[in-house]
Amino acid sequence: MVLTPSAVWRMLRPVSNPCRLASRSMGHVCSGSGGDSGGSDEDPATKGEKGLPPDLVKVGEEENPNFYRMVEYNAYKALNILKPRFLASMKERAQRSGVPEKTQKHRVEGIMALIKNPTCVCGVHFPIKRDDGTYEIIDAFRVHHCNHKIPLKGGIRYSEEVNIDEVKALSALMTYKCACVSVPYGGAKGGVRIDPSKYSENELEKITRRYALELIKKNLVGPGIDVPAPDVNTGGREMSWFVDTYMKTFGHTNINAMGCITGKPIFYGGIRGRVTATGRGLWNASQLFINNKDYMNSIGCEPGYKGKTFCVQGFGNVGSNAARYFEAEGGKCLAIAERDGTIYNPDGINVHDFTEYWNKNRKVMGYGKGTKEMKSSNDILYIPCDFLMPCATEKTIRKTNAEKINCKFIFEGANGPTTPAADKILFKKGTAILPDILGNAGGVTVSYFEWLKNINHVSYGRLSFGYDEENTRLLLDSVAKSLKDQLGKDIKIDPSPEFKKRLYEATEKDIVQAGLAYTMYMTATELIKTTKEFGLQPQNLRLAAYVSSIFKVYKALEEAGLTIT
Ligand SMILES: NC(=O)C1=CN([C@@H]2O[C@H](COP(=O)(O)OP(=O)(O)OC[C@H]3O[C@@H](n4cnc5c(N)ncnc54)[C@H](O)[C@@H]3O)[C@@H](O)[C@H]2O)C=CC1
Ligand SMILES: O=C(O)CCC(=O)C(=O)O
Repeated sequence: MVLTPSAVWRMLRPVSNPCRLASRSMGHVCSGSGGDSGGSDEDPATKGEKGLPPDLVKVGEEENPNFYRMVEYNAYKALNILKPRFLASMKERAQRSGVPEKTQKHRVEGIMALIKNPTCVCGVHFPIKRDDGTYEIIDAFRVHHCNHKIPLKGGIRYSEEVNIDEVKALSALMTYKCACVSVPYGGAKGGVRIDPSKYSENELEKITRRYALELIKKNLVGPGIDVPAPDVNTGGREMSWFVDTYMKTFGHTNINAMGCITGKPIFYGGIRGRVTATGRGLWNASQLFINNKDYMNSIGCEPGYKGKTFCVQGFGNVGSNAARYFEAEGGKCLAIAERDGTIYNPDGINVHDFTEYWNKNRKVMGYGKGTKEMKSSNDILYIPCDFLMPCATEKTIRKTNAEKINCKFIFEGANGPTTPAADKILFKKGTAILPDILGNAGGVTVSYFEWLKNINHVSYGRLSFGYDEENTRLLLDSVAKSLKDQLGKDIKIDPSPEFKKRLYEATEKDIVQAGLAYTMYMTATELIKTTKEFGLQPQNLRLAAYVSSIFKVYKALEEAGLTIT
């Protein structure tokens, strides 16, 4: 039977204490003996900082920290919190295996050091011939962060701001994100340093195909090696060029070649529901918190979306879809920010109507309809609202603007939008933050479904829809017969219109969206459980997410071993 997100949600909604759901977990919830389970006298705002190397402590104070170090700071805080547990588990192993405790300690530290650095950093520089006959050298990167699981996974970004540090940081975020939502991949990321608006379609195709070839030559991509996907300024078109290049070269004998990249168009190996997956996933994850009275009260908020106001920074793939879903739930969009500025209307902006304007004009300025215009994209951060959704780029919320942010809950659609210093300020103000590694994990979750579809060579529901339909009919007949046997009269069992729709009209998209909703709800539930288990404040979801992710990455490495010899 196909479960739609609303069905999953109905299953989950009556549970007032979501922790109870966590007994049914998708991954390994941190548990075990030993270690700090909270109750220490550490300042909750800096929990996990004690014992960090001084240079990382500094990262926690900086206005504009190095992006990679920023991710490392978050990961190391979680490692610090988990270290006593890891040592206790090693001690148990030592007792079983007879390996001395000192060696076990080295092993814990070895694993921690391994998580710290990317396993492979690749920069390529290649020429393309532009339409006007001139030549240009393009800089591009691919980073493999942690290969505790294969393949590795992460999008490809086209932007003038791309640099190796950014790609490294984004690859590390992918490791933690995949672990957070229990998607069995290591983390990777790619970037090409171009402003795509300055190139023709023909030039972009050349760049994409050549970038693909450079990675293929080095054996850095493939369905079982590393599987890229869309990110900023890339989408189905670029994914098609990439997979086509793979299939016509190295992958021409590989039956699974289609699985070398995800985010492909539907008619070229893609999956229904990937385009909207990241924004939809952000909304799915938000539901568990926003509809939970206990949680919302704990951050000084009433539950529910109806009448709540929200603001969105970045109206691309993630932001536009997230805004649409929040509005459909009854939320009121107060403001939208893009590169050219911010528009604001206290009476609300109709997201559907704005989308039509945006699709034609690619700017917020000039939309009119009673909106007030503000020059800077960051002006949106100061508008009082219930929910703020940074969905543009990294480090938009910083030490200098965090104090002026006036919202209850931040939902991170972008990767790395909040610096550690800003995090601490917001924590002290009691603002909850749904962190990127859960908030935008809907994209990689549905990419995972696409990859599974590709390597299984069958679409979701193809084998089961007919069978499920037949089973359900038999079940209804059987219920009718039992009733007749017992009551002695015919009772017509009439499926409700909703049930009939599910039975006869289910599509691949229904399965994908139900799988996405399930993943996000289960992970959100796991994080609430983690906050309680480690004595974290309810709003400290980032630390909970890192603790939960790093526990899983660590456990995989611990089981597998670290070195070949
Ligand atoms: N596309 C996906 O499936 C996923 C994307 N993400 C992250 O979400 C963020 C957005 O990605 P997409 O929506 O895919 O990219 P996109 O290219 O579709 O949209 C990004 C939008 O943000 C705008 N923007 C850029 N800088 C801005 C600024 N300073 N202020 C306001 N607007 C600005 C751009 O003009 C563009 O409209 C990125 O951080 C990306 O890494 C994360 C997970 C998956
Ligand atoms: O869909 C994917 O595989 C990765 C998307 C991505 O780049 C991200 O989550 O940041």
